[in-house]
Amino acid sequence: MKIAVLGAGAWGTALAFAFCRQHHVTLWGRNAEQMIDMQATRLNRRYLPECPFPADLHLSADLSEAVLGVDLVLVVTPIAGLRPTLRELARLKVDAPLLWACKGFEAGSSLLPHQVVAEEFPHLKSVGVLSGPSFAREVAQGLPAAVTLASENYAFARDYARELHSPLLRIYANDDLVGVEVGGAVKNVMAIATGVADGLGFGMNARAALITRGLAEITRLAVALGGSQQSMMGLSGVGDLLLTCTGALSRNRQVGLKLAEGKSLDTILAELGHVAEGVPTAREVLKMAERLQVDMPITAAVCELLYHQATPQQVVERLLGRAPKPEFHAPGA
Ligand SMILES: NC(=O)c1ccc[n+]([C@@H]2O[C@H](COP(=O)([O-])OP(=O)(O)OC[C@H]3O[C@@H](n4cnc5c(N)ncnc54)[C@H](O)[C@@H]3O)[C@@H](O)[C@H]2O)c1
Ligand SMILES: O=P(O)(O)OC[C@H](O)CO
Repeated sequence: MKIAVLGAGAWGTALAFAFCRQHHVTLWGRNAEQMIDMQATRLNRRYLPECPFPADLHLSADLSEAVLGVDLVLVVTPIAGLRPTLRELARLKVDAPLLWACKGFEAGSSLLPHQVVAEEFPHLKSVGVLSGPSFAREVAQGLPAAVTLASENYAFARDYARELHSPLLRIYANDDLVGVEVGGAVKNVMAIATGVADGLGFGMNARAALITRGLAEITRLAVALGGSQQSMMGLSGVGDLLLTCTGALSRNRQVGLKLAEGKSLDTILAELGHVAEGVPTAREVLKMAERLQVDMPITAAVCELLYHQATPQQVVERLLGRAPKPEFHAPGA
């Protein structure tokens, strides 16, 4: 297949590496200077400096050139870049099948990525998300990983999962687009919370409790939005939650660790140099939870920390001080 990967950050670069083993791949980035540097050095020095480019990876800073005659477009910008990128694709009259790999809810609209795609490309039916436990650096180093390709059009998910699948990047098909997107978005909020708890030295018991109750929270929201509980047991549910809450490479977890050190959000984001989707998404998730009357105390605590100047200690006291309740639901309820 001829594939255009749009977005030359860590994850776009890693996916381009993975797919160019079997396909003709062009990696497009919006920053022409950076793309010239990448071509000259065959390195993405800003976002993935330790991984040299495979010889057969093509690069472009010209979107119309990158998408010319492609069989698949894969958008790998942060969620904030999804809509602007789709608008450019619409302007160029691109109608190739479309996948995206951004994880989050769109800031302001609180829309999931597939809803943004539906607004910008209402007639395109071959669309879906690629999501799951996958640190860019490991994928770029050729270490094995498994992700989910989810689409409401299951035949599309099945066929493109088969096309893109490889021994090092195993791809599973799923028809639960909502569940897969919610899992991928909200695990980032839970990783911030886990980073805070670990940074405060709360120990491994507390970490396991947070991850488990985080999963309960994600599941409630996913089901309220029409997703399937089964996906929460899958790669984009518990799989990505575990990876992001415990893995040192997680940017969202690093945000939490730095919050526990008492650093301001601005300082943290400047130090990170990468996107941390859990930061803008936490606010949208909380809005959505309030609208749907879904109980999401960990998300609310993360929002207190990020946006209301609460200290980690205050937030933890409030979370631990809540009244006891049934783990699942009261018998007979
Ligand atoms: N890094 C990972 O391990 C990983 C894994 C799975 C999913 N993701 C998801 O992939 C998405 C991208 O993450 P990343 O790690 O590549 O981020 P990053 O911070 O490494 O890089 C972001 C890239 O997006 C580009 N960008 C930002 N806005 C853009 C726009 N409007 N148009 C075009 N390009 C734009 C930036 O120039 C930069 O190249 C996020 O939603 C993230 O959650 C990341
Ligand atoms: O580094 P993070 O926290 O953005 O997580 C990266 C991926 O989403 C992990 O699957």
